[in-house]
Amino acid sequence: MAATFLNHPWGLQGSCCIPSSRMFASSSLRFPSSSLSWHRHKVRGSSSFSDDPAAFISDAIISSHRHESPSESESESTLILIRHGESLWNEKNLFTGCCDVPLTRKGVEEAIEAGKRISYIPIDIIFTSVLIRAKMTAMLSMTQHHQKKVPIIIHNESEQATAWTRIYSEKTTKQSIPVITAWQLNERMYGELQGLNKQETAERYGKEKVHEWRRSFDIPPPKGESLEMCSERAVAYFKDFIEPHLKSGRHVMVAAHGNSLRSIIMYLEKLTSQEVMNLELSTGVPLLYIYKEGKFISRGSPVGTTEVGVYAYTQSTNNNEHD
Ligand SMILES: O=C(O)[C@@H](CO)OP(=O)(O)O
Repeated sequence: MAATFLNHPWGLQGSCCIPSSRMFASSSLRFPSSSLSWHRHKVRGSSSFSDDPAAFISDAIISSHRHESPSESESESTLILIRHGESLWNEKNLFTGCCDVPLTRKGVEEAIEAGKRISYIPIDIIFTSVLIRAKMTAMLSMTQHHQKKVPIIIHNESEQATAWTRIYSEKTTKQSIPVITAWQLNERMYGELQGLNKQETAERYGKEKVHEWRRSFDIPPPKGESLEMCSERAVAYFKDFIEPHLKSGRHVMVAAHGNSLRSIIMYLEKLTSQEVMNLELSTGVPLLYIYKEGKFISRGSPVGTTEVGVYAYTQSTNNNEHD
């Protein structure tokens, strides 16, 4: 499907093709049984559109899809959430928060393994935090994707950035997936705990107090963000700039952090502040949701391409096979 990007921040020339959401958005999403199988992931629960890059992309993509987007009632779309792979401070057991540290070799391997597990799940647009561990995880995972498209980080933080990152090839653009970075998806800011060792901090302040700072909903660490405060930015961003893509049948991946994703999953699965205390996300494990008629259906974590297994599908009124 040809689509024209109006004022696209890449400065796209001519038209650009984006997989029509119709390719997957029948009344059921089916994946080849050889491509993945599922186990229920043990964790049950797990701004204005004018100047935000995501909105800019949303405007451009939505306007290009408008004439083909299935009606909301028909479209289903996939949402993949993935916490970054192990970071160097995870390995040292340090509170990280908004400090910008890279992945370990194990974290790189986790990201690549995650990519194998989601390789057959459609992805039209990717969102990450601005922190390198999330961006690395997104980019590394996409090296394994069967679409073989190139994820390209959008730079329109200034007019010069937009101009200097312009793509002048329609063919190249067809083979790319926009990656939007947003500080709102950053890890919760851990305040005066950032850089401290978690074990030493627990010995100094007591296990209960540290567990409260780490996992409660509304108790912030010293001069840091509570999960509630983190949620006020992360969930607001999700609703304003990510959900519109899902509503229009586009398939989204979000690569972010343990706590910013806990706050988003709390919203998706309507968890209580008590339930979210028990929500833990492993590094580099992708979680899949199906978005249909404004609802999110948790599909657990795709196990990967090595095992045959049941299809991942929602109730279907027709039996179209999708390859
Ligand atoms: O240190 C952090 O930023 C987070 C995630 O690694 O730690 P915790 O899981 O303790 O919230």
